[in-house]
Amino acid sequence: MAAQVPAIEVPTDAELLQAQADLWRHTLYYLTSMGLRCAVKLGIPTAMHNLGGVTSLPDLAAVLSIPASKQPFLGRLMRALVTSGVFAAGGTNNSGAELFRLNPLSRVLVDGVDAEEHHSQTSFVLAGTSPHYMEAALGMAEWFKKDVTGPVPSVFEDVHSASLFDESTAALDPELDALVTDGLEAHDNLGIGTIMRECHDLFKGLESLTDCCGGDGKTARAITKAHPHVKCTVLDLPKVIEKTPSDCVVNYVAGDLFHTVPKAQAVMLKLVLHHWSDDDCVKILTQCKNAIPSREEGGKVIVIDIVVEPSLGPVMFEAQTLMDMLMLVFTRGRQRSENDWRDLFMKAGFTDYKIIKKMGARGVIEVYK
Ligand SMILES: C[S@+](CC[C@H](N)C(=O)[O-])C[C@H]1O[C@@H](n2cnc3c(N)ncnc32)[C@H](O)[C@@H]1O
Repeated sequence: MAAQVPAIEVPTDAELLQAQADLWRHTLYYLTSMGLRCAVKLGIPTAMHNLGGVTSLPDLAAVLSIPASKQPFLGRLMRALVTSGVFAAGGTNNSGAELFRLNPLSRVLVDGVDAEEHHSQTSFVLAGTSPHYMEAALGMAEWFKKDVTGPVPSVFEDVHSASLFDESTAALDPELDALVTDGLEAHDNLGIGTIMRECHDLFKGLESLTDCCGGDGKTARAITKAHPHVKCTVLDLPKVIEKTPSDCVVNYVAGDLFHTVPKAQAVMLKLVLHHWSDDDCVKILTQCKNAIPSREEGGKVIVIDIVVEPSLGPVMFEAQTLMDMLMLVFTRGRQRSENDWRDLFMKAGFTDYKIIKKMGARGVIEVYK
């Protein structure tokens, strides 16, 4: 006998209209991403900054050299980007023309400003909305249907036969590779000031620290500047360390964190583990554990990464789950909840951990052996 198909619940008229509007939103959200990409490509945030951070549409169109035939369309793009929170509405000027303002989000998309705490995030936007990223995301359904034995490749690897962050990305598309590298660096630098201000105690009394995957040493130099007593070592791959000019402040070590981590009182993994699978994280954490002394001697591993948590509210939680989807499609890693972190720490042989600070979507965790 054929299984009975359950009857479908018929929504009310109000529910149906809401469902349709919601469906428009969810189906068309990619146009928000593409509108953001378009704004970055046109240089809208930088032009607004040069205009004093607030502008009317005609002034904006003039500095961007947008032809008169396209100006009304620019207004529609700006309205959509104000609605999605990329820019802010700025009231009207004396002639009654609508004004648009930079807000904290669009300010981090201003290029060409040399200020200590300003790290333009345009490469993150351009990489994240690039054709290769879009193509990979379009391959998700096919990827789900394929069974595999052994480590599961990312959707990006499956679609492009290349892994992000290694030489194969450069072979696939050198421009994308440069954007991804720039995007990572900008991403890395964005939060350093906040960490220094909010987590002063993290480095207090520390004698030495190894920053794993510390790139060109910006984070390590910021730590040494604020805490001159901390002797900082940066570990990164030989291809990165070879290009890093040496300084007298930080010690640079070329190596692979899966094989050895330079010994120090504390080892830091800032925005590292979310790129790796659970099995790889256990290997990395085991190396870190071998590099530090006991808790009584001040030994700790400092993990700075997203801690997925619905209680942060729907907007922050959505940002966290989208960052998890980013990892699903583009890397073999994932974003983790506190329970996931605890499991990893225990599997790597640590005895205890403490989330010492929550900063936006991220947490700062101390892990002890
Ligand atoms: C996403 S991590 C950067 C994390 C950085 N600490 C931050 O705060 O954004 C990227 C860095 O990890 C380095 N890296 C990747 N695999 C590595 C490995 N096996 N050993 C050491 N460094 C590695 C890369 O060379 C790159 O500089």
